[in-house]
Amino acid sequence: MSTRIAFLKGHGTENDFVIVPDPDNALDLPPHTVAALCDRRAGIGGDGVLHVVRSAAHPEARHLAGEAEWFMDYRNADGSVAEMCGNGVRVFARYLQRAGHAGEGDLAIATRGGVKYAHLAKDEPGAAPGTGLVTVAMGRAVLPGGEVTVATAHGTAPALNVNMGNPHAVAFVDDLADAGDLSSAPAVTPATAYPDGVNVEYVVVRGPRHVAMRVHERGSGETRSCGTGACAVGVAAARRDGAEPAVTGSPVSYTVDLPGGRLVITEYPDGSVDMTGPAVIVAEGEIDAGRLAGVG
Ligand SMILES: N[C@@H](CCC[C@H](N)C(=O)O)C(=O)O
Repeated sequence: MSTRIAFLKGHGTENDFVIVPDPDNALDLPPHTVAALCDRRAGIGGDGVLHVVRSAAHPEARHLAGEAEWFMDYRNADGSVAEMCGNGVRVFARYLQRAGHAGEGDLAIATRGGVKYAHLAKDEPGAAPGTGLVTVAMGRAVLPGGEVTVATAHGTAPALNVNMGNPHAVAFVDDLADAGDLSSAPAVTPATAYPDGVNVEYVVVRGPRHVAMRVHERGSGETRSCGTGACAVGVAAARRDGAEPAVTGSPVSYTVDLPGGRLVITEYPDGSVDMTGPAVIVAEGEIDAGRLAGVG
Protein backbone atom coordinates (compact mmCIF):
# COMPACT_ATOMS: atom_id res chain seq x y z
CA MET A 1 0.00 0.00 0.00
CA SER A 2 1.48 3.36 -0.91
CA THR A 3 1.31 6.57 1.09
CA ARG A 4 -0.47 9.63 -0.23
CA ILE A 5 1.30 12.85 0.72
CA ALA A 6 -0.66 16.12 0.74
CA PHE A 7 1.51 18.98 -0.47
CA LEU A 8 1.46 22.61 -1.56
CA LYS A 9 3.92 24.35 -3.82
CA GLY A 10 5.15 27.84 -2.97
CA HIS A 11 7.99 30.20 -3.62
CA GLY A 12 9.68 33.34 -2.32
CA THR A 13 11.37 35.29 -5.13
CA GLU A 14 11.36 31.99 -7.05
CA ASN A 15 13.23 30.02 -4.39
CA ASP A 16 10.65 27.24 -4.60
CA PHE A 17 9.53 24.71 -2.05
CA VAL A 18 7.38 21.63 -1.71
CA ILE A 19 5.36 22.29 1.47
CA VAL A 20 4.40 19.12 3.35
CA PRO A 21 1.90 19.74 6.18
CA ASP A 22 2.38 17.06 8.83
CA PRO A 23 1.25 18.58 12.18
CA ASP A 24 1.81 15.40 14.20
CA ASN A 25 5.12 14.47 12.58
CA ALA A 26 3.60 11.22 11.39
CA LEU A 27 5.24 11.05 7.96
CA ASP A 28 8.47 9.24 7.22
CA LEU A 29 10.52 11.73 5.16
CA PRO A 30 13.97 10.20 4.64
CA PRO A 31 16.47 12.05 2.40
CA HIS A 32 15.64 9.99 -0.70
CA THR A 33 11.92 10.88 -0.40
CA VAL A 34 12.78 14.57 -0.04
CA ALA A 35 15.06 14.36 -3.09
CA ALA A 36 12.32 12.57 -5.07
CA LEU A 37 9.73 15.23 -4.14
CA CYS A 38 12.16 17.97 -5.24
CA ASP A 39 13.02 16.25 -8.52
CA ARG A 40 11.90 18.66 -11.28
CA ARG A 41 11.13 15.92 -13.79
CA ALA A 42 9.97 12.89 -11.83
CA GLY A 43 8.59 14.67 -8.74
CA ILE A 44 6.91 17.97 -7.81
CA GLY A 45 10.12 19.98 -8.13
CA GLY A 46 11.64 22.41 -5.68
CA ASP A 47 14.81 23.84 -4.15
CA GLY A 48 13.78 22.28 -0.86
CA VAL A 49 11.01 20.88 1.33
CA LEU A 50 9.23 22.78 4.09
CA HIS A 51 8.00 20.04 6.42
CA VAL A 52 5.34 21.73 8.59
CA VAL A 53 5.24 20.14 12.04
CA ARG A 54 3.95 21.28 15.43
CA SER A 55 7.04 22.07 17.51
CA ALA A 56 5.72 19.89 20.33
CA ALA A 57 5.67 16.90 17.96
CA HIS A 58 9.28 17.19 16.76
CA PRO A 59 12.27 16.11 18.86
CA GLU A 60 14.43 18.95 17.49
CA ALA A 61 11.85 21.65 18.31
CA ARG A 62 10.01 20.42 21.40
CA HIS A 63 12.02 22.80 23.61
CA LEU A 64 10.77 25.76 21.49
CA ALA A 65 7.07 24.80 21.65
CA GLY A 66 6.31 27.40 24.35
CA GLU A 67 7.55 30.18 22.05
CA ALA A 68 6.55 28.94 18.60
CA GLU A 69 3.72 26.51 17.86
CA TRP A 70 5.08 25.50 14.45
CA PHE A 71 8.48 24.11 13.42
CA MET A 72 9.94 24.58 9.94
CA ASP A 73 11.74 21.25 9.39
CA TYR A 74 13.68 22.46 6.33
CA ARG A 75 15.41 20.09 3.91
CA ASN A 76 17.54 20.91 0.87
CA ALA A 77 16.70 19.41 -2.53
CA ASP A 78 19.31 16.66 -2.09
CA GLY A 79 17.63 15.60 1.16
CA SER A 80 20.21 17.18 3.47
CA VAL A 81 19.09 19.13 6.53
CA ALA A 82 19.83 22.86 6.90
CA GLU A 83 19.67 25.08 9.95
CA MET A 84 17.74 27.89 8.32
CA CYS A 85 16.06 29.05 5.13
CA GLY A 86 15.09 32.71 4.92
CA ASN A 87 12.79 32.50 1.91
CA GLY A 88 11.43 29.32 3.45
CA VAL A 89 10.34 31.16 6.61
CA ARG A 90 8.34 33.66 4.55
CA VAL A 91 6.66 30.91 2.54
CA PHE A 92 6.07 28.88 5.73
CA ALA A 93 4.34 31.92 7.29
CA ARG A 94 2.21 32.32 4.17
CA TYR A 95 1.22 28.65 4.35
CA LEU A 96 0.20 29.01 8.03
CA GLN A 97 -1.92 32.04 7.09
CA ARG A 98 -3.59 30.18 4.22
CA ALA A 99 -4.26 27.15 6.44
CA GLY A 100 -5.90 29.40 9.06
CA HIS A 101 -3.16 28.83 11.65
CA ALA A 102 -2.07 32.49 11.54
CA GLY A 103 -3.48 35.87 10.57
CA GLU A 104 -1.94 39.12 9.39
CA GLY A 105 0.62 40.46 11.86
CA ASP A 106 3.31 38.75 13.89
CA LEU A 107 4.02 35.07 14.07
CA ALA A 108 6.78 33.00 15.71
CA ILE A 109 8.27 30.09 13.74
CA ALA A 110 10.73 27.56 15.19
CA THR A 111 13.71 26.61 13.01
CA ARG A 112 16.92 24.72 13.68
CA GLY A 113 18.50 28.19 13.81
CA GLY A 114 16.20 29.24 16.67
CA VAL A 115 12.82 30.99 16.73
CA LYS A 116 12.29 33.54 13.93
CA TYR A 117 9.56 36.17 13.94
CA ALA A 118 7.64 36.82 10.75
CA HIS A 119 5.31 39.75 10.08
CA LEU A 120 2.61 39.22 7.46
CA ALA A 121 1.68 42.62 6.05
CA LYS A 122 -1.88 43.45 4.95
CA ASP A 123 -2.62 42.82 1.29
CA GLU A 124 -2.54 45.97 -0.85
CA PRO A 125 -6.07 47.28 -1.58
CA GLY A 126 -7.45 45.43 -4.62
CA ALA A 127 -4.63 42.86 -4.60
CA ALA A 128 -5.22 39.11 -4.47
CA PRO A 129 -5.51 37.68 -0.94
CA GLY A 130 -2.23 36.46 0.54
CA THR A 131 0.02 38.71 -1.51
CA GLY A 132 1.24 41.20 1.12
CA LEU A 133 4.96 41.28 1.80
CA VAL A 134 6.42 39.24 4.62
CA THR A 135 9.20 40.53 6.90
CA VAL A 136 11.31 38.13 8.94
CA ALA A 137 13.48 39.09 11.89
CA MET A 138 16.46 36.93 10.98
CA GLY A 139 18.56 37.52 14.09
CA ARG A 140 22.19 38.63 14.14
CA ALA A 141 24.84 37.71 11.60
CA VAL A 142 28.03 36.15 12.94
CA LEU A 143 31.29 36.96 11.14
CA PRO A 144 33.85 34.36 12.19
CA GLY A 145 36.74 36.27 10.53
CA GLY A 146 39.69 34.81 8.65
CA GLU A 147 40.32 34.97 4.93
CA VAL A 148 38.19 32.88 2.61
CA THR A 149 38.53 32.34 -1.14
CA VAL A 150 35.94 31.04 -3.61
CA ALA A 151 36.82 29.61 -7.00
CA THR A 152 35.06 28.37 -10.12
CA ALA A 153 36.49 27.49 -13.54
CA HIS A 154 36.10 31.24 -14.30
CA GLY A 155 38.41 32.44 -11.56
CA THR A 156 39.07 33.04 -7.90
CA ALA A 157 37.73 35.76 -5.60
CA PRO A 158 38.17 36.73 -1.94
CA ALA A 159 35.03 36.23 0.13
CA LEU A 160 33.62 37.16 3.53
CA ASN A 161 32.53 34.40 5.90
CA VAL A 162 29.04 35.30 7.20
CA ASN A 163 26.84 33.01 9.26
CA MET A 164 23.09 33.70 9.26
CA GLY A 165 22.29 30.56 11.23
CA ASN A 166 23.63 28.75 8.16
CA PRO A 167 27.03 29.31 6.51
CA HIS A 168 27.77 31.71 3.65
CA ALA A 169 30.78 32.93 1.66
CA VAL A 170 30.11 36.32 0.02
CA ALA A 171 32.33 37.42 -2.88
CA PHE A 172 32.08 40.83 -4.57
CA VAL A 173 32.94 40.59 -8.28
CA ASP A 174 32.88 42.95 -11.28
CA ASP A 175 30.30 41.00 -13.25
CA LEU A 176 27.85 38.26 -12.18
CA ALA A 177 28.84 36.30 -15.29
CA ASP A 178 32.33 36.01 -13.71
CA ALA A 179 30.95 33.26 -11.49
CA GLY A 180 30.33 31.06 -14.52
CA ASP A 181 28.30 27.91 -14.04
CA LEU A 182 27.06 27.70 -10.46
CA SER A 183 25.21 24.42 -10.83
CA SER A 184 28.11 22.75 -9.06
CA ALA A 185 29.65 24.10 -5.88
CA PRO A 186 32.51 26.61 -6.11
CA ALA A 187 35.68 25.47 -4.35
CA VAL A 188 36.03 27.29 -1.04
CA THR A 189 39.32 27.55 0.86
CA PRO A 190 40.24 26.95 3.55
CA ALA A 191 37.79 24.04 3.73
CA THR A 192 38.19 24.13 7.52
CA ALA A 193 36.22 27.43 7.54
CA TYR A 194 33.09 25.45 6.61
CA PRO A 195 33.15 21.95 8.09
CA ASP A 196 29.49 21.41 7.12
CA GLY A 197 29.64 22.92 3.62
CA VAL A 198 28.65 26.43 2.54
CA ASN A 199 26.32 28.55 0.43
CA VAL A 200 28.26 30.84 -1.94
CA GLU A 201 27.06 34.28 -3.09
CA TYR A 202 28.56 36.30 -5.97
CA VAL A 203 27.65 39.99 -5.75
CA VAL A 204 27.90 43.12 -7.90
CA VAL A 205 27.16 46.68 -6.88
CA ARG A 206 24.26 48.21 -8.82
CA GLY A 207 24.19 51.61 -7.09
CA PRO A 208 24.10 53.21 -3.64
CA ARG A 209 22.76 50.57 -1.16
CA HIS A 210 21.75 48.44 -4.13
CA VAL A 211 23.39 45.14 -5.10
CA ALA A 212 22.62 42.09 -7.24
CA MET A 213 23.66 38.51 -6.58
CA ARG A 214 23.75 34.92 -7.75
CA VAL A 215 24.00 32.00 -5.39
CA HIS A 216 25.06 28.40 -5.24
CA GLU A 217 23.12 26.82 -2.40
CA ARG A 218 24.56 23.95 -0.42
CA GLY A 219 22.40 20.91 -1.15
CA SER A 220 20.36 22.55 -3.92
CA GLY A 221 22.70 23.96 -6.60
CA GLU A 222 22.20 27.37 -8.23
CA THR A 223 18.83 28.73 -7.12
CA ARG A 224 16.97 31.85 -8.19
CA SER A 225 17.04 33.31 -4.69
CA CYS A 226 18.36 32.67 -1.19
CA GLY A 227 17.01 34.68 1.75
CA THR A 228 19.78 33.93 4.22
CA GLY A 229 22.21 34.55 1.35
CA ALA A 230 20.67 37.97 0.66
CA CYS A 231 21.01 38.80 4.38
CA ALA A 232 24.66 37.72 4.34
CA VAL A 233 25.17 39.90 1.26
CA GLY A 234 23.49 42.92 2.93
CA VAL A 235 25.73 42.49 5.99
CA ALA A 236 28.85 42.14 3.81
CA ALA A 237 27.87 45.18 1.71
CA ALA A 238 27.47 47.32 4.83
CA ARG A 239 31.01 46.40 5.96
CA ARG A 240 32.35 47.11 2.47
CA ASP A 241 30.63 50.52 2.39
CA GLY A 242 31.74 51.52 5.91
CA ALA A 243 28.06 51.53 6.92
CA GLU A 244 28.07 48.86 9.65
CA PRO A 245 25.19 49.94 11.92
CA ALA A 246 26.98 48.89 15.13
CA VAL A 247 29.65 51.46 14.21
CA THR A 248 27.57 54.25 12.64
CA GLY A 249 24.66 53.94 15.10
CA SER A 250 22.17 54.03 12.19
CA PRO A 251 20.25 51.23 10.49
CA VAL A 252 21.14 50.52 6.89
CA SER A 253 18.97 48.95 4.18
CA TYR A 254 20.09 47.27 0.97
CA THR A 255 18.01 46.38 -2.03
CA VAL A 256 19.20 42.97 -3.17
CA ASP A 257 18.27 41.86 -6.69
CA LEU A 258 18.27 38.14 -7.34
CA PRO A 259 17.46 36.25 -10.53
CA GLY A 260 14.00 35.49 -9.07
CA GLY A 261 13.08 38.88 -7.62
CA ARG A 262 13.98 41.53 -5.06
CA LEU A 263 14.53 41.44 -1.30
CA VAL A 264 15.17 44.32 1.09
CA ILE A 265 17.64 43.67 3.88
CA THR A 266 17.93 45.99 6.88
CA GLU A 267 20.58 45.77 9.59
CA TYR A 268 20.17 47.62 12.91
CA PRO A 269 22.75 49.00 15.36
CA ASP A 270 22.20 46.01 17.68
CA GLY A 271 23.25 43.75 14.79
CA SER A 272 19.82 42.29 14.10
CA VAL A 273 18.81 41.81 10.48
CA ASP A 274 15.34 42.02 8.88
CA MET A 275 14.46 40.61 5.46
CA THR A 276 11.36 41.69 3.51
CA GLY A 277 9.97 40.08 0.38
CA PRO A 278 7.07 38.25 -1.23
CA ALA A 279 5.82 34.74 -0.46
CA VAL A 280 3.34 32.97 -2.72
CA ILE A 281 1.51 29.63 -2.66
CA VAL A 282 0.88 28.53 -6.25
CA ALA A 283 -0.55 25.01 -6.07
CA GLU A 284 -1.97 22.38 -3.81
CA GLY A 285 -2.42 18.64 -4.31
CA GLU A 286 -1.69 15.11 -3.27
CA ILE A 287 1.05 12.80 -4.50
CA ASP A 288 1.18 9.04 -4.47
CA ALA A 289 4.56 8.51 -2.81
CA GLY A 290 4.80 5.06 -4.39
CA ARG A 291 5.18 6.72 -7.79
CA LEU A 292 8.22 8.72 -6.71
CA ALA A 293 11.50 7.29 -7.95
CA GLY A 294 13.05 5.02 -5.31
CA VAL A 295 10.17 5.45 -2.85
CA GLY A 296 7.38 3.08 -2.02
N1 LIG B 1 17.19 29.01 0.24
C1 LIG B 1 17.43 29.24 1.59
C2 LIG B 1 18.61 28.56 2.22
C3 LIG B 1 18.39 27.06 2.28
C4 LIG B 1 19.43 26.33 3.05
C5 LIG B 1 20.76 26.33 2.38
N2 LIG B 1 20.77 25.68 1.11
C6 LIG B 1 21.77 25.67 3.33
O1 LIG B 1 22.08 24.47 3.16
O2 LIG B 1 22.21 26.35 4.25
C7 LIG B 1 17.21 30.67 2.03
O3 LIG B 1 16.34 31.30 1.45
O4 LIG B 1 17.83 31.11 2.99
